[in-house]
Amino acid sequence: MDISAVNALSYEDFVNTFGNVVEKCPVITAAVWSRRPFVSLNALEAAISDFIDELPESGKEGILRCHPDLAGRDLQRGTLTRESRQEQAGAGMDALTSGETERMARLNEVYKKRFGFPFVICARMNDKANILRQLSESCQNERAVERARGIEEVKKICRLRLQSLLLTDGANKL
Ligand SMILES: NC(=O)NC1NC(=O)NC1=O
Repeated sequence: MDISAVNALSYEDFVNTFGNVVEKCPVITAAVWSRRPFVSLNALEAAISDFIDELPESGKEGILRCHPDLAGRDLQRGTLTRESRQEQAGAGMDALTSGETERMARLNEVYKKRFGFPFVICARMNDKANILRQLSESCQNERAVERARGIEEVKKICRLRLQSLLLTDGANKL
């Protein structure tokens, strides 16, 4: 789908196509639709990024809270979104040893207790060793640092999801 096809989408089709580029936050896609036409994929991405940046800190934390834990309950129960399942599998989150699963669960809980939102990282840009290391190190950070880091990761996830939808001949092509 090229950008002119994106700009021609009805509100419903736009949200159906791009509603999960930010995990479980279709309201962002719904808001950004009114900023069309977009001159390029980068412009669409920038509109989403700007919208996120304009949110109060509580809104940014809300976005982080919409993300499932890495290697968490949703993965084990098969209730991840399609995008998240593919990303987590790509980083080996579905093939952890029992020791790694336990470490991941423990660190995820420590992190959430400290910050009040889950640890978010772009799984497609990391492997499991990296994810475990960054999760462990992040537990030492300040809340504002982690909020900002997590939001930058959300934007990376968003960019890769947009690219998958726009630059490939995937099943989502309209
Ligand atoms: N918590 C977290 O980072 N979740 C995710 N990261 C990613 O790339 N996909 C996700 O679901």
